Amino acid sequence: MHFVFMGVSGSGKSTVAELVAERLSLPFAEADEFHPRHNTTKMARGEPLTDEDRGPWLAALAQWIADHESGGQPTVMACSALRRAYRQRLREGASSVHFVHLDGPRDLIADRLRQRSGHFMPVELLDSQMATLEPLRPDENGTTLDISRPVPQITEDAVRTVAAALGRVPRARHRR
Ligand SMILES: Nc1ncnc2c1ncn2[C@@H]1O[C@H](COP(=O)(O)OP(=O)(O)OP(=O)(O)O)[C@@H](O)[C@H]1O
Ligand SMILES: O=C(O)[C@H](O)[C@@H](O)[C@H](O)[C@H](O)CO
Repeated sequence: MHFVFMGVSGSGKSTVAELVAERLSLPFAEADEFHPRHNTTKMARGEPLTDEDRGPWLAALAQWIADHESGGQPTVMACSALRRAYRQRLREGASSVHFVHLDGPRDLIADRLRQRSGHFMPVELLDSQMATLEPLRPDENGTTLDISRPVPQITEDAVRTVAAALGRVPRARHRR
């Protein structure tokens, strides 16, 4: 069983997915790190990727999932997975992939992107990300979470979703 946290740039995939992986001690992949340099420089210039640009990237991500699947290891990934066809590509890596869509209003996401620093992705690409996004359909194995809440709340919901799917009881959150 593999969990892909999906959504447009700035929806909080990396933030939440990494926390979930840590809480449940699962291997984590950041899909941004699998982009060929050509893709990241293109996005940094403010140009959206095409299906063609995303092809080899999705293949590498499906391979990462497949490698863990063959070792019987559940995983967590942060990956935009905007279109249904991209999610189908990721599913080719394993028998069971559960998508967690981090969903919220454009203006909230734009504000978060404007406040974020040190990332190659410009806020100017948000509209193209939203236009490309195909939300989960009922026949897709997935869950949608509302991102207009604080990170700890979203993370709690996500940990519960993932733990339940794995038949695990999550450890209590460490409080400081
Ligand atoms: N629920 C939240 N409340 C407030 N800020 C948040 C929340 N989730 C994420 N953020 C902040 O919003 C910004 C975008 O989050 P993050 O980088 O995790 O998004 P992402 O979907 O991985 O984006 P990208 O695909 O561009 O890498 C970050 O600065 C992060 O700290
Ligand atoms: O498919 C895409 O357009 C890309 O994966 C983007 O979504 C970015 O990689 C990411 O969101 C920016 O960090």
